[in-house]
Amino acid sequence: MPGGVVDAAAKGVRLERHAALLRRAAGAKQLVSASSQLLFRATVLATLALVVLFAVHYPSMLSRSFSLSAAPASGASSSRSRHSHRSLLGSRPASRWSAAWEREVRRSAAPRRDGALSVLVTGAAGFVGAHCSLALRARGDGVVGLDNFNAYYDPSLKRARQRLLASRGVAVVDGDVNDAALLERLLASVRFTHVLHLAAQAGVRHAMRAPQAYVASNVAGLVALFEAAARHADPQPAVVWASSSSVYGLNTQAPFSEEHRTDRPASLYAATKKAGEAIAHAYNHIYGLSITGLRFFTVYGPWGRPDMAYFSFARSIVAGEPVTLFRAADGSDARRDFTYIDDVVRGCLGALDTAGRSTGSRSGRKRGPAPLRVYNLGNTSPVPVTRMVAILEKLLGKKAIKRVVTMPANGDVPFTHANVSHAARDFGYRPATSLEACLRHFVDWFVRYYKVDIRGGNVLAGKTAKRKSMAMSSAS
Ligand SMILES: O=C(O)[C@H]1O[C@H](OP(=O)(O)OP(=O)(O)OC[C@H]2O[C@@H](n3ccc(=O)[nH]c3=O)[C@H](O)[C@@H]2O)[C@H](O)[C@@H](O)[C@@H]1O
Repeated sequence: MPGGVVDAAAKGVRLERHAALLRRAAGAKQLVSASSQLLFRATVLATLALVVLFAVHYPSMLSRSFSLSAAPASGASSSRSRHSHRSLLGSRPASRWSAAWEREVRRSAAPRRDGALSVLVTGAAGFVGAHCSLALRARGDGVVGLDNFNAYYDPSLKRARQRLLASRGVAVVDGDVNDAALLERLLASVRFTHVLHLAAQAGVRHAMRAPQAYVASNVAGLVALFEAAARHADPQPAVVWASSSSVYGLNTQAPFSEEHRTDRPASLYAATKKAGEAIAHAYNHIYGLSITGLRFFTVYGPWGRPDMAYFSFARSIVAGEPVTLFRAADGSDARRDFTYIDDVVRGCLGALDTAGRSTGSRSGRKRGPAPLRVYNLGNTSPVPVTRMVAILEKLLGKKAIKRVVTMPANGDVPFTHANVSHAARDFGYRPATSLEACLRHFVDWFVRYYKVDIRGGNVLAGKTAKRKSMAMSSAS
């Protein structure tokens, strides 16, 4: 064969071999791709099967990671949330509350001695709520707190109170009293003997700026609480709740007695508290709920409310800012029956201890009349607001810059003065404190908490004090 022909034939054979090789490689590639697709599908199916199995066996773990949070607060959003927490199968609703949440609530509610109470304290991260929770816990009662941590005043102070309570073993659930599902759940989880209902929209003058907040908390919230206690708890707890000295409104008889008129409130705040007392009457009458209303008189002390005058004045004095003093229309100084927190705590615990039983049942039938009570918790010795400022000046070692104005028509009343004989008779309430001695306790706490440095009569506000005090509400 001529050389060129031989070369061409050899080339043809090589090309054919190469083509065959390429065909084999393509076949193998197809095989690999088909099997990897199969593997991928099998993995997806297996994962789905695992998720379904997990959802069936551990629905609560899918609903919420552990926290005592019970948000959302409103009824509408809470029912939305309940639906969104169904298990993946959709065959049974998953709980909004995990098993760990429930365990923590039960642990906190457990009494530590025979005959002790188990108390749900609403507004537990508030001023009076935090103090009462600590006192109940200290004597061995079980306590669960509930608070919505709203921003009416610096929520970081409420969080600090919550940390203090946690350090003493009291859990505070993050939630709102208007969240009916949450209240029902709490009352289903624990057989509370008592509810101390202190959650409210406080502040007399602020009511002109945010009227609806007062209706939502002090009227709707109170109804939600009474509904839950009367119709969703078995047995029904006794309820002790915070009314206010402001219900005396334009009453001029002094000292204020529970028998005096309370049908002339001077502010919307007072009107919502008065409405609460009427609502309490209805729930006691229909459902046999034991209800005690406590009319607090301008409560002050450590861990207090930054919107109240004694607290905001201390802040202003430290910051070198003016304080505005309201003078009654007749030219006299406004006076308040300032009541120290320890006395109020003793009054609250006395009211809980003597509340008597509710007589109703979940079915709505009552077995007889239940106690319905109302008490003043005041100090019985009114002090001019100007005197309160003078005491603060002395304790802080710095003069206030005073601006005196005639009391604006904003719901304020010129004086309060409590007659506490009913509370003394029924649970031995005897306030025994002077404003001078006890404002000292407040100032001691205030300078520590805000790191205010008082030296040689001078007030040196440190960085922390400035930052924190700027965050305080100026609602007064
Ligand atoms: O006892 C009560 O029923 C009420 O006590 C306080 O209300 P109030 O007595 O008005 O307490 P502050 O806001 O601390 O005012 C105390 C006094 O300081 C006066 N004041 C307040 C603010 C201000 O800038 N200047 C001023 O002179 C007021 O007129 C009042 O006489 C609480 O804020 C209410 O939540 C509570 O229900």
